[in-house]
Amino acid sequence: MAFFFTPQNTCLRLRNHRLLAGFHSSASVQGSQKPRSRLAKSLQPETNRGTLEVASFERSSPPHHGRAERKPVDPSVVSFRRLARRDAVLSETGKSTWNKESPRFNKEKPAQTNEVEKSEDRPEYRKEKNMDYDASAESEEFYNPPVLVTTGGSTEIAATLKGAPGRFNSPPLLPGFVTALKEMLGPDVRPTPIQSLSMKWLFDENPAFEYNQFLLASETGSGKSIAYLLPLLQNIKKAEEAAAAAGQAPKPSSRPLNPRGIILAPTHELSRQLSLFAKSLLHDVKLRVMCASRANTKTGKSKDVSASEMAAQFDNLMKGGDGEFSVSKDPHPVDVVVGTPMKIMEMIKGRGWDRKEIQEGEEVDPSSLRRGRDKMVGFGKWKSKPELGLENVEWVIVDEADVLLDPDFQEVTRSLLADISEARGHPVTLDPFPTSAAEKLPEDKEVEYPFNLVLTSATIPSSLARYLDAYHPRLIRLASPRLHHLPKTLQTEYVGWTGGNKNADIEKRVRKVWAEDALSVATSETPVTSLSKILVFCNKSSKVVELSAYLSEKGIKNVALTSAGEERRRGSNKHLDGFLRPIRSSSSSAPSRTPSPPATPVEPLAPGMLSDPSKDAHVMITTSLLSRGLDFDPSIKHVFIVDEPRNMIDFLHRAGRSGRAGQAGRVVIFGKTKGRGSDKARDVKQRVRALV
Ligand SMILES: Nc1ncnc2c1ncn2[C@@H]1O[C@H](COP(=O)(O)OP(=O)(O)OP(=O)(O)O)[C@@H](O)[C@H]1O
Repeated sequence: MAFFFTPQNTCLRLRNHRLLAGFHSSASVQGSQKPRSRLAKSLQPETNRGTLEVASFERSSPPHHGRAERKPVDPSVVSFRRLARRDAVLSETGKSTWNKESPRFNKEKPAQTNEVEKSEDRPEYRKEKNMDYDASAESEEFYNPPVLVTTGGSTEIAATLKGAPGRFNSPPLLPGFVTALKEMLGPDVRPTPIQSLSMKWLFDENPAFEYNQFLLASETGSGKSIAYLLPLLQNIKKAEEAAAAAGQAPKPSSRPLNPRGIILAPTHELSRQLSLFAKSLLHDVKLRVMCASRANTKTGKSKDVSASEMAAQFDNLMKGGDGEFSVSKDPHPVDVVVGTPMKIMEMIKGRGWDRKEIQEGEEVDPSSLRRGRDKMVGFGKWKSKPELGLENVEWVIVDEADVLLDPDFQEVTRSLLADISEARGHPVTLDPFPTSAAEKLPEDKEVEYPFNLVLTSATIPSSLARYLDAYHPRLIRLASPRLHHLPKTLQTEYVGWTGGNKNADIEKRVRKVWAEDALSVATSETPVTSLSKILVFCNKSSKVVELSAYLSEKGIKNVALTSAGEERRRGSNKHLDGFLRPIRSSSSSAPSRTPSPPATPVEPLAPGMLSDPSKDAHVMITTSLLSRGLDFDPSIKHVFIVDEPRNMIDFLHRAGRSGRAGQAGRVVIFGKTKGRGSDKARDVKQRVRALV
């Protein structure tokens, strides 16, 4: 598979696949159709398998005839493959060899300026870096990226997306979803490009629609969750109604829970946020969504629920008691389950399924025990009964597919998919996948699952691209044109270490953010109403703890979150309160988030009335743990990257926690900008520039 991007228009090539849409809005190559232009010929697939659709757009210049003038490569345009290859180099060696090996980049050494620190106050610098820009104007591009349409307007989105819906209308959506979307996102809400594509491809209006495999790929904060939740929930609802009309009963299962949809996510935090988000779409259309981390079981109490209380309630539910759902009569007490693959495996096989049982007195080689999971356990103490039946699963969503199918995690993800296939009567073989890029890809290993599979990701690293080529050659790939770019509304800034205490440099920049906020109250036409929140990403947990202690000592209240953090065990997202975007229920009367001018001007607050960062935490410090998928509150306007990003994939996800859904944001990258060792920071800058 290879992808080529050009500055004015996107063109993609998918070797061995059918290219469905590509280089300009009206041109597409389909199946056995004969290509006319040289470009189309080069895109002609070798076989007619697979489908690719990219949100395409009007061509701004007439097509050329004959030999074209060779244009210099635009460094701001990155292809899937180039990014993936670069990432592979970075992650395999663990350091930035990419730049040093490339004479092209060594030639263009940027002038030695002490970035931002000194020059930020100069008006020419501010203008050149577009530092005083109005983000609200940019947010329109969230719906309507310039590459998609030339003049704006939903009808043109529809035209350029070739038949894809340009509105959330009923039909194709059930009226209940349209109401929920308008309540949640404002009356003028329009689908983002990836949502338009998903509405075109993933709705079961087509009589020939059988089990399909899809990839939804678009930049961070572009609305992929709605892009898969709407078709998932609507198709399940319609299937339920059709089965009821035909008097069909669900497949029998011995387990109490028999969902028809499963959503896999890499962390508990993301699972909880996704399940709450799905529930907020289901006020009118009634379906039951359950988070496998058990954080959403109702207790009727306002206080936090302990894990044991939740477990007791859950057990009650399993026995058909008077929990949230009635198991005994209802064949589908749960329609959709959301969880991490490990947690869902636990529900399928019973708690303790992956623990090796070691008998009293048995001699064990400690090196054979896997990371503390194998314990001396007595049967019945650790093991529990399986709860989840898989016979009725029709849809599986793999969110953040590049993580869940990466060489470290794919064993459990793929065994879960294989278990579902087996339970549905179509077992699939599970071969080990070559992890090294040098190993040959297996041939004829296409997997056909007996359910719809939707993979979503904001990045396609080389390992995922290889995996998809080998096992999912017929995958329908839906991509947005800004994939592998930073969101448009996200600005970048580089800050040089002063050479002294790095923690003090970070503190200084944090205080500067708040000073700018306070200044805006007096000077700006659009003053802030509370101080910005800041998300700081470190590479190591020890650094998180150290920085947190330093800032606390300096009177900056903060939340430090590492993978081993005690707060994570609670079974709720309470520890992220104030940082995650609150999920709006239909009864909420909060104002619309759809970008539109406010009806009445917001009354500016006096500087003293802004929130107090020494009392309420305005800073969250974490590692890449929270960089995936979580929808942070728009009050997080700054993401600080204080350690050199491990690779650009990681960088895109960290930076993408701000500047979401067309909101303004800024990613501040710290590095050594002067003297020995500053080439690393220059490397990073070059690479980040390619993503902007
Ligand atoms: N059509 C829309 N109009 C306005 N806001 C939207 C729209 N679709 C989604 N959003 C909002 O955009 C935000 C980001 O959406 P979402 O979390 O689904 O992004 P994502 O593409 O999954 O990002 P990531 O790759 O980081 O997981 C959410 O708050 C969501 O409510």
